[in-house]
Amino acid sequence: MTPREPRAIDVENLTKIFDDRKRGRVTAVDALSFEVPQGATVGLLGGNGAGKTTTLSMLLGLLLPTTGRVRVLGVDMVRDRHKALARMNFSSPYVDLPHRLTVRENLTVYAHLYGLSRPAARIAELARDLDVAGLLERPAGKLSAGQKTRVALAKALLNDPLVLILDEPTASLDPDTGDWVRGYLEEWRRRRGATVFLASHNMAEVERLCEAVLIMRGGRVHDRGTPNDLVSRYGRVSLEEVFLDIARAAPGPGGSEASGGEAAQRSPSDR
Ligand SMILES: Nc1ncnc2c1ncn2[C@@H]1O[C@H](COP(=O)(O)OP(=O)(O)OP(=O)(O)O)[C@@H](O)[C@H]1O
Repeated sequence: MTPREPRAIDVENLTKIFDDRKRGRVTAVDALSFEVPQGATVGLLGGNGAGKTTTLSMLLGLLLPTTGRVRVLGVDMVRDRHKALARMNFSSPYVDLPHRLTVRENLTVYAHLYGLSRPAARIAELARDLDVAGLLERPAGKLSAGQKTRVALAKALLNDPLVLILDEPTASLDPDTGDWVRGYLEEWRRRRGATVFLASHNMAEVERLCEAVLIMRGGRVHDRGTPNDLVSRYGRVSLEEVFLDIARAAPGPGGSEASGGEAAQRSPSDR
């Protein structure tokens, strides 16, 4: 990662504090900094509550940061997100499409929102590619979890985004379909030259797809590197074991990551 490479995503000192009625101030994301070069696939790992979804929401401009800066394709997502949104997309199994609309109606609405010139042709192409052609006339609310995941991916690829943000892209898919979808995403990204930023709990998926990984804990980047680099630094055989080491390590004093976060600060060029 050289400083001269154009950055698809550039996050600097990003912090999000929620005012929670029961818990008081909750620092979900704490002075997070990272960048993703154009054309890279980078994974965001972390246990439950580590701050992944909050980070993705700020990347998409859906949540305002408390402090810090987030740029996607050079656009400040707080001030000008409309300038980047047409060139981005997002898929998450946790965000439902309107239930009563059929899959075709849903995809058509989004195709118009993205201003596609030939929506029907693009929908037919993606329906074929993602094997959802047989689902097009079904209400979105009546799909199985795995079918919803594939439809959500079709929605996310409608505008052939330059930056694709994925939350658990293969959740609910059986191993065979999951493997096929990962292959499809790899091929699509290569062809498009797109940047993919994905949060996942599936370590094998991250090892296969991602050239770099950020591991979050307590709202901070606890460590980062290539999957191979992390595996060898921790003296492990898989990313899953690295993840378990980090998840099970005691937090710093006061329960914060202050003393333990950024284990990878040894390499400033890695930022
Ligand atoms: N709207 C909110 N109000 C208050 N606290 C919140 C809110 N959203 C998230 N949090 C808190 O912020 C922290 C980070 O949550 P976040 O959803 O970003 O984690 P995550 O890494 O995506 O977790 P998971 O893997 O379980 O989805 C958690 O402590 C969570 O309870």
